[in-house]
Amino acid sequence: MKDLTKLTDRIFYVGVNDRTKHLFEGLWPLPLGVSYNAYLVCGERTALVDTVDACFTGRLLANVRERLGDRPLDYLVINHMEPDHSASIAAVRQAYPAVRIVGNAKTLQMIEGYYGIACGTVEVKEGDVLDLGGLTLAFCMIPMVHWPETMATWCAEERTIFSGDAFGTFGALNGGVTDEQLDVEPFWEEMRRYYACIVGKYGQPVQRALAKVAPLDIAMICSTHGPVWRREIARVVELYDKVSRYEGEPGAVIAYGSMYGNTEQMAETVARGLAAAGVRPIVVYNLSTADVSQVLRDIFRYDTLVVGSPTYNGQLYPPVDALLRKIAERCIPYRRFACFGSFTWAGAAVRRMTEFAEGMKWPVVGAPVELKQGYSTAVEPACRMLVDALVEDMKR
Ligand SMILES: Cc1cc2nc3c(=O)[nH]c(=O)nc-3n(C[C@H](O)[C@H](O)[C@H](O)COP(=O)(O)O)c2cc1C
Repeated sequence: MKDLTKLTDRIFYVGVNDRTKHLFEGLWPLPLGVSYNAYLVCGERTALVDTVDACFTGRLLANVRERLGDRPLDYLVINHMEPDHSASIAAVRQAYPAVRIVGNAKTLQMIEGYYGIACGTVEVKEGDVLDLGGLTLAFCMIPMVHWPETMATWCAEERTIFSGDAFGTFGALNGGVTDEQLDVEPFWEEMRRYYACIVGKYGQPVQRALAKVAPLDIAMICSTHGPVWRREIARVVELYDKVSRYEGEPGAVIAYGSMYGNTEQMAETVARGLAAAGVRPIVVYNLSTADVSQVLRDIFRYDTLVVGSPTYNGQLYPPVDALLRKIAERCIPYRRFACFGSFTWAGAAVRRMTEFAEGMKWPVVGAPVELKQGYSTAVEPACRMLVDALVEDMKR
């Protein structure tokens, strides 16, 4: 049988799939699972690059043992300290007491703080090279992608970058490991969703990291989540470049909240108007039922966002409020933005959405539509004017 975990003669996949966890970080659904990737690099000396989530420590150690046999593990390189990658550090040290743990100063401080390990470590800085004998590992700091200690590790001889969470995606690895061995189609949407939810706040650090790795002649990207990329490197880098520039492509997201259907009816009217004007694609989300990770994914993807909310206890309807907070946290520099809202006795939703846009420094397109009490055709001219203003702005 072909050995799919042998990536090259000297680099081996020893990661695991997680199809058990429902929510990544306790927040983001995992309908296709997720993989925690770790890699063995074998020169005259051996190095394990990153570890896996605590639930899969045993599997990781078995994978490493199977591959190394009686050989010692000389180094454990830690690119990223988030526990889905670092939680097995202590177990690796227990299994291989002589292993030296390699990380930058921030990483080593975190290893001590999380796992109480302070000895047998090697501190590395930008550009330092670890000689494995016939193979080298060079370290490149990529802070805030997406923790401050994050670094990438470059193996020049194999033209391979171990990129941490950069270029990562949700989705377990179904049989294959590399993009040549897998159906990669489901991963593109999952990569956008992963980026929007996990890394989305850190567009500038991702841009700086991309600039750093640009001169490298990369033959293989070994990220900590998702396929090992070989054939699709250009597409992966292009996608990460695009999303980290917050560049929206033509298309509209309409995200609304509604308890009794009146705000929802306005959302339908606005969506119908945009569709009649030829806007494509249009994605409409009821925020009470939508998976917010998909909403964020599409807000990162498309250039237009229209939000609708009832007034609720003098505030925004809570799911709308929650979405707007998530958008604000991610510092998205620009989206074409319009809004509509409803109330019964004292409206606040439209005012709050307008304040949100001001806070984001997004100009509000058109006059926000504010519905008092029940939906009727009387509100439709205002909705049409909102649509006209959006369509006019799209033409610019
Ligand atoms: C718990 C609750 C709190 C509300 N608070 C306000 C309010 O502070 N001011 C107001 O004018 N209307 C308030 N309303 C009325 C809603 O804004 C109104 O029912 C809603 O805008 C109708 O839109 P919908 O049919 O899309 O749910 C409240 C309704 C509920 C159920």
